[in-house]
Amino acid sequence: MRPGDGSPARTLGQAVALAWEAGRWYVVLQAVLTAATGVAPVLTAWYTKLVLDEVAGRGSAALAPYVDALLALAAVAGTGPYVMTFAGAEFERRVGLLVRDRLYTAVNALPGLARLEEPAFQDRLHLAERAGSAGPGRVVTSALGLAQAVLTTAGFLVTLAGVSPAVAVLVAVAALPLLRVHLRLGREQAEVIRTTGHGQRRELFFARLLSMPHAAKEIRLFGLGDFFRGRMLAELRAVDAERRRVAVRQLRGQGGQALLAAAIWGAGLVWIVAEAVAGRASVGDLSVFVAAVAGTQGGLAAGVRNLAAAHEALLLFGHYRAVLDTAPDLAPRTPSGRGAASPGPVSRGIEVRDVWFRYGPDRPWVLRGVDLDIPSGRSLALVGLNGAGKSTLVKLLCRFYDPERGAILWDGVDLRELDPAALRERLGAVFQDFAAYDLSAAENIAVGDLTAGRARVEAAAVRAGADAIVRALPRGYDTLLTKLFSDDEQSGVTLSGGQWQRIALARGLLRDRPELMILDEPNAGLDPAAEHEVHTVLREHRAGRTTLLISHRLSTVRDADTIAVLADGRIAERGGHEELVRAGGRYAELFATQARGYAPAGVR
Ligand SMILES: Nc1ncnc2c1ncn2[C@@H]1O[C@H](COP(=O)(O)OP(=O)(O)OP(=O)(O)O)[C@@H](O)[C@H]1O
Repeated sequence: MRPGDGSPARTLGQAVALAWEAGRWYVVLQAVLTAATGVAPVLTAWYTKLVLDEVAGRGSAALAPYVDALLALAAVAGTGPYVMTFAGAEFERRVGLLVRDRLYTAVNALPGLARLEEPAFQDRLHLAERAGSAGPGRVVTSALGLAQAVLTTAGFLVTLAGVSPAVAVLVAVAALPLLRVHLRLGREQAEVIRTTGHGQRRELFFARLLSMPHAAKEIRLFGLGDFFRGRMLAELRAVDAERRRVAVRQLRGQGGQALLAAAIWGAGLVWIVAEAVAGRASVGDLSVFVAAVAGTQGGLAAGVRNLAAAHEALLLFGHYRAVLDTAPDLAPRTPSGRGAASPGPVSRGIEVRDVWFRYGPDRPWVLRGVDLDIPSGRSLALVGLNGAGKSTLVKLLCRFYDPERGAILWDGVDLRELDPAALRERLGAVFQDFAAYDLSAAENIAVGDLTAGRARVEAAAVRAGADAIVRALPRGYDTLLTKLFSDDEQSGVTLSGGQWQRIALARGLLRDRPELMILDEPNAGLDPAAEHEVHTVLREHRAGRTTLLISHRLSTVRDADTIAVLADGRIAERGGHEELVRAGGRYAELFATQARGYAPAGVR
C-alpha cells in the first residue's frame, strides 16, 4: 500500500483528530497566537503610516494612541514567536508520544511473524517512525502557519490595494506559479522519503553492524570494517543523490521565485518613489507601500511553504496510517466462521494433519503433508537434518504462521479457531534462537512469565542449572547481562553461550505447568556435564507432560515416548528408539553415525 491510498481529506481528518487528542490546548494556544502574530505586522505597518503622516503633516496631537498601539503590537510580535516555539515543541512531543504508542501497539497486535519478515513492511515501519511522530504535529503546525500567512497576506494585500490596486493584483497573480512549484516539490520530497526508506534502513543496518559488539569479532578477524563502511557509505551516497536531485529542483524553483519577487518589488518601489516626489503620495503611503509589498510577498512565500509542508507531512502521515491499518498476518477465523476461542487443557492431544507450509507463495515447500500426533502427557522427539523443517513446525504449533493446507488440532480444535495469545499462554518453549535481552539476569528469566515473582524465577533457574551461574555474578540476579547499558565495569557482564542457554532454559521452565512444552535444541552449547545434568532435569520435567523435543543429539531424544524423523517435508519414520534402530532406516543411520563419532578410533 502506498501512502495517500486513503483520501487526503480522510488522512487530514485523522491527523487533526490525533493532534487534537494529543494536545488540544496547545492547538488552541497556537491558533490564537497564529491569529495574533498574523495580523500584528499588518496593523504595525498601518499604525506606522498613521504616525508618519501625523508627524509629517498635521502635528502630533493624535500620536499617543498610535504609539500605544505600536507598543502593544511590538510586544505581541516580539513574544508571540517564542511562546509559539515553546507550544509547538511541547505539542510535537505530545503527538510524538501518542504516535509511538499507537504505532507499537499496532506492531504488537500483529499476531504472527509474517509481516515483520516482509521488507516492505519494515520499510514502511521505518518511515512511519520517522514521519509519523512529527507528521500529525507538522500537519497542524503547517496548517496554522498557512492560516497565519493567509491572514498576513490578506491584510497586506488590502493595505496595498489601498495604495495601488494594480500592484496588489500583480503580487497576488505572481504567487500562483509559485504555489504550483511548491506543491510539486512537496510531493517530490515525500516521494524521495518513500523511495529512499529502504536504503536508509540498510545504511542504518551497516552502521549498527560496525558499532555493536555482536559482529565485532568477525569484523575484526576477517578485516571487514572497511568493507561494511564502504557499503554503508554507498547506501548513504545513493540516498543523498536522490535528496540532492530534489534539493536542486527546489533551489531552481525558489530562486526563480525570488527573482520574480525582487523584480515586482523593485518596479513598485520605483513607481511609489516617483509618486511621492511628484507629491501624489505621502511619506506614510511610501512606508506602508514598502511594508505591504514586502509583507505580501513574505506572507505568500510563507503560505506556500506551509502549504507544501502540510502536504508533505500529510503524505508521510499516510505511512503511519498504513502501519496502523496493516492487515493481520493470520486468518482471524476458520472458514467455519467461528470466532477466536480460548484453548482448554489438552486431554486428548495435539494432532498435525496433512500440514503443508511454505514461507511465501513463491518459496519452496518446507512441509509437504506432515502427519503427527503428540498425545496428551507424552513426549515426542522430532529429529531430522538441518533445514528439514523442525523449527518451522514449532512455529506452526505456536501459530506464528498458519499452514497453507491441512490443520493442527488442539484437542480436536483447529488452531485457527483459537485466539493466538490465549494459545501461547498455554505453551512453554525454549527456542533454538532464543533472545538474549540487554536486561538483568532476573529479568532475562522473568520474561518467560511476567507474573512470576523472584521466588519462582530463582526456582526456575535452579531447575535449569542457572542458579549457581547467576549467584556468582557481581550483583547476583540483578546483574545486567549486557555491557551496553551498565553504569560501571561491575554492573554488566557478558555470559558464555552455554550460560545463556541455561538462562533461556530457565525462562522456558518458568511458566507453571504449560499444556505443551516445546524444547527446540535445549542442549545447544552445553558442556558434556551440563548436558547430562540438563538432560536429567528435562526428563524429569517432561514426565507426564505433553512435550515436543527437538535435538540433534540423539542420546537426548532416545528416551522420548515417540521419535519422529522429518525428511523431505514429511514424517519419514516414527516409533521408539529401539524400534527405529531395529528398522534400520534414516534414524538408525543418523544414530549409527553419531555413535561412531563417540567410539574409540579403532572401533569406528
Ligand atoms: N522465516 C523464514 N523465512 C523463509 N524461509 C525460512 C524461514 N525460516 C526457515 N526458513 C527455511 O525453511 C527451511 C526449514 O528451516 P527450519 O529452521 O525449520 O529447519 P530445521 O529443521 O529447524 O533446521 P536446523 O536443524 O538447522 O535447525 C529452511 O530451508 C530455511 O531456509
